[in-house]
Amino acid sequence: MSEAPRIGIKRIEDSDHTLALPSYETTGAAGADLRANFPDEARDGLLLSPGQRALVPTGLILDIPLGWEVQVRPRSGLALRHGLTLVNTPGTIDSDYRGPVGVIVINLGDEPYHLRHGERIAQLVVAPAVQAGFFETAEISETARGAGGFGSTGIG
Ligand SMILES: O=c1ccn([C@H]2C[C@H](O)[C@@H](COP(=O)(O)OP(=O)(O)OP(=O)(O)O)O2)c(=O)[nH]1
Repeated sequence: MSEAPRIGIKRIEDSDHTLALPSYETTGAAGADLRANFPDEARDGLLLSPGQRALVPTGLILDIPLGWEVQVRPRSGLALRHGLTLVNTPGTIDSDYRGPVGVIVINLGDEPYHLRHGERIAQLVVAPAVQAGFFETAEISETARGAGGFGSTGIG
């Protein structure tokens, strides 16, 4: 296993600098919880109607080393209790991205959801990322599966 990378975090100016940075809640957690961090004028948070989506600011810029990516994933408790999930799960934070991380949430529940400033809305999972060499070819290698897919082995 490669050594755990170190990821620098810069807070953007109009964010709440008192909120905790992403952190692992337990020793074996794969995801570090990420908080909604609204700018000064929006600290009331956001009321998300059923079916509504929004870009939630985190106030954080990540400095991810080359060879790694950060995935933004939903939290299962919010998903189960309120139907709150991420439209693009898992979101991808590229190692060369230097803008603030945003979380694209959607309310799939049937009640409005009040997303609060400081709430843990998503989790970050850090993973190795390689860039493959893509090349055009006329010869594709043979396998037992062949072109079977989309349920070709049965769906039960
Ligand atoms: O949930 C997300 C997904 C992406 N990003 C940021 C970081 C990422 O590096 C950048 C671009 O994301 P992506 O490559 O998924 O988006 P795109 O639609 O392909 O945009 P681009 O053309 O800028 O790559 O947007 C987030 O802050 N949150």
